Amino acid sequence: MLFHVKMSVHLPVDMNPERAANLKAEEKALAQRLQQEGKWRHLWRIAGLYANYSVFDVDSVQELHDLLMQLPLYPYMAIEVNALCRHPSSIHADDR
Ligand SMILES: O=C(O)C[C@H]1C=CC(=O)O1
Repeated sequence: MLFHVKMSVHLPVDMNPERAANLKAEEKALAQRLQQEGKWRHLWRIAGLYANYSVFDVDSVQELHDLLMQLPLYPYMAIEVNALCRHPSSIHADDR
């Protein structure tokens, strides 16, 4: 199951810089592991924003929910989710 996810990050302006750096490093490590595992299929920066558009490939809505909630930056994110399904004109066999 594919899901398009928008994540907008809003760190408190007074957050300790070391804490912020640690959270970002933990987030990066998990994001890269999930990409290697094929769960986090696309990750794009939205130009000009501390936000991304992502595509997740998961087995269930519950898996997506659990995965998003374990992101280290989750407490500081606004998240929007849209379910995707195959477009009849798509030429990509792996769109499912
Ligand atoms: O930078 C972001 O968009 C937030 C988050 C998503 C992946 C990652 O490494 O950080």
